[in-house]
Amino acid sequence: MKRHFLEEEHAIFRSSLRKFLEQEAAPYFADWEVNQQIPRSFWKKAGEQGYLCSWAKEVYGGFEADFRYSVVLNEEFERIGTAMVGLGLHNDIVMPYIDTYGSEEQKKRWLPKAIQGEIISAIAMTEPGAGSDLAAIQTTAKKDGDAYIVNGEKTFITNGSSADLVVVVCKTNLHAQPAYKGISLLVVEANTPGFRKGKKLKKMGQLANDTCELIFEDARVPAGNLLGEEGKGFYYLMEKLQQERLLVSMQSVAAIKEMITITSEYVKQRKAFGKRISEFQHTQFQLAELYTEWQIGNVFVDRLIEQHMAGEQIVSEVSMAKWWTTDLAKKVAAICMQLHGGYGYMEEFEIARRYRDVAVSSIYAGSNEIMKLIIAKNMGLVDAE
Ligand SMILES: Cc1cc2nc3c(=O)[nH]c(=O)nc-3n(C[C@H](O)[C@H](O)[C@H](O)COP(=O)(O)OP(=O)(O)OC[C@H]3O[C@@H](n4cnc5c(N)ncnc54)[C@H](O)[C@@H]3O)c2cc1C
Repeated sequence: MKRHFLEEEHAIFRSSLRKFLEQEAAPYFADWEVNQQIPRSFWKKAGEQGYLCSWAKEVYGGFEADFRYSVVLNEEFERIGTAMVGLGLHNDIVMPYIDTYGSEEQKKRWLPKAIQGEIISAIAMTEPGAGSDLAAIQTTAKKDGDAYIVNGEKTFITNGSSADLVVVVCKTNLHAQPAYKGISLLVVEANTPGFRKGKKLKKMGQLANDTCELIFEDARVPAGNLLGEEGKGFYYLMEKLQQERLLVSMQSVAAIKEMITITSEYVKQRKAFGKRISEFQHTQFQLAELYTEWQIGNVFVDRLIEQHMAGEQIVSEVSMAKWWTTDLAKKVAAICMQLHGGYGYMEEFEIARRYRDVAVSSIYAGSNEIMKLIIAKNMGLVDAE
């Protein structure tokens, strides 16, 4: 089905990006999984080619590329592997906070380096004791002269060990009622005294995506690193989560397509009982059903991309897309693995990695249960607190 919102220029961009990723990412991906990290040299190459924060204004070194370029970038990263989500997070989740809420001085300081791949960024919301319930975070930032003194611990932070810059969600007012009104966003740089990174966490999937704990012990962060206004952090997060959840939906749709493609190729080659696996009607019906569901998801997400680009508030709709596409990705992974038989369980076959990688998509970026709560709230089913 033709995707009408994408134009010739985006197709040209996709083809050169795909070539770049086939040369610079695909051959090294297995090593990155072993090292649990995408090397900085790759980030720099991506930066040189204009694949980092390409939406940024020219004055900072960007191309002022529209959101459709981000769509292409995230789909092509996903084609290589879900573990490349860290690049999408840097491009379309973390640095947009700096761009939207940062002062001119902050933008000049961080955006050019983020575009060149010299700065890798992360966002730290989750804590050992608070994930879904963001307002319950315990990390504090107390004003002390020209600095904030930050104390607390964050966990599961994507790009955590690579990060040079972390947007940290913290409480600047412990007495605020309701609690979320005391939340602020502080940019903490890697060399800040009192800030250290924990070991890379051992995950079941997305192995090349580096994930770690961050520890703040009387970390002294210059007051000038506050993003926007004190106490507005929760509102900023709510504004930006629409794009984050849309990205995860796009990534899931792209992963589903990949899994159907590799499985279709496999079943056409593998034989049992003197027939190709693809000749069994059961196989045909299963893949036909999944292909139909992929197309339904694709059309819905494309529609949301257009609405998002038009600046519409589609919080409920992106929540629907996020839970539905990530659940679908998990179902597709399970069926596609089954169609591979025992080989599907072997690491040499891509479906094994995809199966492990998509599992977390229903948990991060707001769990699917939280997505359904948002939808139910907007349907008027939940009493206002
Ligand atoms: C690989 C990976 C990468 C991540 N990257 C980042 C990152 O870069 N930055 C960051 O800040 N965080 C990151 N996270 C954290 C992620 O966003 C959280 O894990 C997620 O928000 C869920 O929080 P939790 O793990 O504390 O689960 P909990 O909040 O403890 O939830 C446990 C279960 O209870 C359910 N639940 C909770 N509340 C409700 C409710 N009200 N109604 C019904 N069910 C409910 C949840 O849906 C879930 O099923 C990452 C996580 C992973 C695994």
